[in-house]
Amino acid sequence: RPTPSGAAVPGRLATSQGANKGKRAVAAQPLAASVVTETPTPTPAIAPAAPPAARPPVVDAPRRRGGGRGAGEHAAWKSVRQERWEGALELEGELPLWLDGTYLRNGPGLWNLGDYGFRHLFDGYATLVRVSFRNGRAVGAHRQIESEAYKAAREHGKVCYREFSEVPKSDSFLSYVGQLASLFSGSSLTDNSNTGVVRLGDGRVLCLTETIKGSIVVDPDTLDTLGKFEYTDNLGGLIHSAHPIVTDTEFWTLIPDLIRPGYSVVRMDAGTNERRFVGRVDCRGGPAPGWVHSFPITEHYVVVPEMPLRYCARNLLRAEPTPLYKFEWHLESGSYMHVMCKASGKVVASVEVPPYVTFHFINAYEEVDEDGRVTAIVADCCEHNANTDILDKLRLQNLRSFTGQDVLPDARVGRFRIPLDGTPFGELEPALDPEEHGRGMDMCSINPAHVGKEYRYAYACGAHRPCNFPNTLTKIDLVEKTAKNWYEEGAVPSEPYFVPRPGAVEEDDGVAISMVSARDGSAYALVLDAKTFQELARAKFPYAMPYGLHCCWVPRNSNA
Ligand SMILES: CC(=O)/C=C/C=C(C)/C=C/C1=C(C)CCCC1(C)C
Ligand SMILES: CC(/C=C/C=O)=C\C=C\C=O
Ligand SMILES: [Fe+2]
Repeated sequence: RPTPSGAAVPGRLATSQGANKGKRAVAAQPLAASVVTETPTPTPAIAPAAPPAARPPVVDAPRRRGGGRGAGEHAAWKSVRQERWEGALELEGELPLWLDGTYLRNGPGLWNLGDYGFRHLFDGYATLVRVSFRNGRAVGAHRQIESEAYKAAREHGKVCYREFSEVPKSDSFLSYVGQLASLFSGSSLTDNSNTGVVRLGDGRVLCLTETIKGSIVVDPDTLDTLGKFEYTDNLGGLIHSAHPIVTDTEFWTLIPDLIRPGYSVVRMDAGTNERRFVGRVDCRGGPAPGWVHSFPITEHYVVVPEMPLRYCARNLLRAEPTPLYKFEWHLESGSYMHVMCKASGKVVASVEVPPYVTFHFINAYEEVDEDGRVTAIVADCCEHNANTDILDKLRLQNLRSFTGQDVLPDARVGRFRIPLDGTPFGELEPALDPEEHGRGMDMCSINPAHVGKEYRYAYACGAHRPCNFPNTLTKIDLVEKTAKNWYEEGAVPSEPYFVPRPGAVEEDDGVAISMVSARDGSAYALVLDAKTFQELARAKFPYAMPYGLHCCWVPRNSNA
């Protein structure tokens, strides 16, 4: 296979010229006193509850099942070694002086209870990572989110709530019946908010997962869990999209209806806790709504995807996971894209599209004709070629057993075109040749000023093959249809999160920040110049950091 232009090549910087030029090692500043210091004494992954002051740091012990911190396994898939830490980070390279604020990254960083290992990447208890930048220096921290699910697991040493694939083991038939009853009320569902972290327009920082009860407010400075985000409306629902669209003034999300297949589109004003019903989309296929991990919006419309990977109420009730966990593949049900007018709540288009599988929409925008009339919606996503295998590839056993085989399924930037003229079909095509990014594509970000609007650049994780997981960072140019790639051998980078330079005019004027779990067991926050995609600096944690998912940026004094 020919090497695509701009494709990743081994070495620290794939497309670098004079990559190390200007790099200075700022090792001088010793690590500041940790909030919780490390201990050499191994304790179980989750120790029984102790008074907060006396609680020992959490360290993994070898386990009977599920793999773990054993030699040979990549640090990205090992549980975080203690509950919390804070300290100055050793710097290599130069941070832009304008970079003034806090990068937060959420993710499932703890996959063990004592020697019991979880099954799936998405099961882990939430670990929040912080890197605060100021005056060219960086301070790092991480801390477990104190969800009810995490606290109960720590107290009882076992899974007590229904996670993505793990369910509490019932001791008796009666307790199983009790669990089923509690499932309908939602009380047995997890609140382990291990997926996203968003800064609301009013400054509150929220960690999220797919269960509504897993909306948890955190302090971005201390990483303290401040409590549940209580929705004060009576819209109900047990699950929602893991990725609301958040702007300075609003919060949009989707609430799937598993009983009468469809979705409620809801909106919440910044500064309130009250979601308001905007409209409903009825599913066109069955038997249940398609999984809506995310969705996009445009300036005037909300795009509601209905993919053949659908929620499955029966699988929710099962004690053991099915191959597709809480979901089912219904190719026969068709695949659709719906468009709702934000102002009226009316569905203005509902088209059938080719089958697709996506976790993450990248963005959407309105296509207008020369008279300024909106003729179509363009919506881009990280699309897994309508193949659900990716869910299985994210089982920890698969992630931990890379043998050099190229087993990561192909993915692409899937571009939907949804006509608004009543045509019953929409299009789905790759937005660029997937070889540009090694046929890996997920965990994306864009310049937030372009959300819902025309845009040119997306940042994501791509692939340098052979691999079993996305292992590059890629900057996609949707106009030139090219990609610039960053690759370092053995590194597992998380979502490259775009942070704009204050006052920037150009779309790619800023940096992309990614937390990287390196092969040697170290971890660092990598700061790339978003324009050139060259490394500016890396801020090194003094210990390994597991893989994590989504991020947000809290500018300094943003609440002042
Ligand atoms: C991390 C990620 O991308 C997805 C996480 C998804 C989760 C935690 C889903 C959890 C669920 C339950 C605990 C029960 C209800 C169904 C479902 C939304 C899959
Ligand atoms: C990490 C991931 C997919 C990688 C595949 O290429 C998906 C994560 C989804 C949750 O946020
Ligand atoms: Fe996600």
